[in-house]
Order: sequence, then structure tokens, then C-alpha cells
Amino acid sequence: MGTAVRVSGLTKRLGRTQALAGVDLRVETGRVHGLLGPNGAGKTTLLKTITGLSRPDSGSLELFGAPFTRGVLRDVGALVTQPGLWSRYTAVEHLRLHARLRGADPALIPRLLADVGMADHADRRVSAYSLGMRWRLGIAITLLARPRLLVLDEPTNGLDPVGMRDMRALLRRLAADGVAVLVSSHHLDQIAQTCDEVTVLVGGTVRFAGPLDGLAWDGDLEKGFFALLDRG
Ligand SMILES: Nc1ncnc2c1ncn2[C@@H]1O[C@H](COP(=O)(O)OP(=O)(O)OP(=O)(O)O)[C@@H](O)[C@H]1O
Repeated sequence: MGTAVRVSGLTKRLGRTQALAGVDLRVETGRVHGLLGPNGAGKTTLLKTITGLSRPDSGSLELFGAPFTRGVLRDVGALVTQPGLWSRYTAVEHLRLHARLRGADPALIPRLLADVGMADHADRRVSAYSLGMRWRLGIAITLLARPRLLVLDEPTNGLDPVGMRDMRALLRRLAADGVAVLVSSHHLDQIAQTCDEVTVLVGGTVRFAGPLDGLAWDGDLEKGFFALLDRG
């Protein structure tokens, strides 16, 4: 065990919006940590900051116990924006190319395709893929480098119920292997079935952080979540 992500007092202004207003977050290795919050709460901004896509205005960010440097991103897998894919390439071609670029083992490819439920579509071009299939391939590419921290922004977007179930199982399996997983979602049920801890952001500030049980009210997660939002 250990702390994969430690964020303290993070602030970020975007235009006239204070997207993050002093955010603290801790993600432990071997755990799935959920990031919840209404539209515009600052979830994507926070995930972009943690993965080096956006610079904070102030606050501190440590990954794996050391201050953030770009070098540490070697150990971070992230899917925070749409995956960059070439429409004329197949899934296997994408994975072979990325394996070569990153020095990853191409022998991993069949297992990764199976993990994301894309084994049957491995030789089809991306131009024929649905949104959910593009996400699945994006995640497979991300996992090629065997990240110690995996950051996903709404990974169940566009997934069908089977895809959601498979995604939950994949995230739990990765955590069992010691990966720290940080995942944002609007789906409370997905968070409930997948996450160990949860952080709720509202208006760029943390309203709740702790074990999932602590968010529920009378054993009801949705009730607890809405009560938190209503607190103003
Ligand atoms: N490029 C930008 N310029 C100005 N404001 C921005 C920009 N990007 C985001 N914002 C604002 O920053 C705030 C946080 O946005 P962010 O995308 O981080 O929220 P979110 O929690 O991910 O929302 P959603 O659930 O809708 O994806 C919002 O008020 C948003 O309007």
C-alpha cells in the first residue's frame, strides 16, 4: 500500500470561473477512488491537473510520494479526453504501434483486447467503431504501459450495460493487482459497485471525501449525495 496521489489546496481559474478552489484529494494504491459531482463541479479540471494536462495556479501535487514531474507520467495511464485514434487503423494496429512507441511488450495485446471486450473487433477499422468501442480501445492503449495509476474521466460514457459491467470488473481487477484507480462518473450506481472511496466536488470544492459508506444516508447513496448537494 501507499499513496499514489496526494493533492493539497489545489486551485485553478479558467476564464472567469474558479474551477478548483482549494481541493484536497488522496488516492491509495490498490484502491478504486470515485470522483463525483454535478456538471461543472471541476472533476475534469482536477483530473487534467493530476495527469499533467493542465497546470494548477497554486497548491501541491504529489504522485507516488514525490512532487509532480513530467517524468512520473510514465507510470500514469490516463483517459481524460477522447482517445486519439486513427480511423483507418484497426484495434490491433493501434496497439502494435503504441507498443512499439512505448517499448511495451506486444505479447500483452491479446489479453488487453480481451480485458476491454474488443477481441471480436480487433481487426476492424476504427471508422466502424461505436463511441463505446473507441473508449474500450482507448483504455486498452492506456493499459499497454502497465500504469501504476489509472485516471479515467467518465469511462462508462457510451458503454452498454455489458460494457459497464466489464469495466467495473476490469477496474476491480487492476486495483487487486495494486494499481491506484481514480475514476469520475455521473453514475452513482457505477460508483457504488466499483469504488472503495469517493470524493464529491461541488463548485470546485470538496464536499465529501471518505469511504463510500460514509456518503450514504440511511444506507441510500443517492439520498446522501443529494443531501450533500442541497447543503448549498
Ligand atoms: N476552457 C475553459 N474556459 C473557461 N471555463 C472553463 C473551461 N473549461 C471548463 N471551464 C469551467 O470550469 C468549471 C469546471 O469544469 P469541469 O469541466 O472541470 O467540470 P466537470 O465537473 O468535469 O463537469 P462535467 O460533469 O459537466 O463534465 C465549469 O464551470 C466550466 O464551465
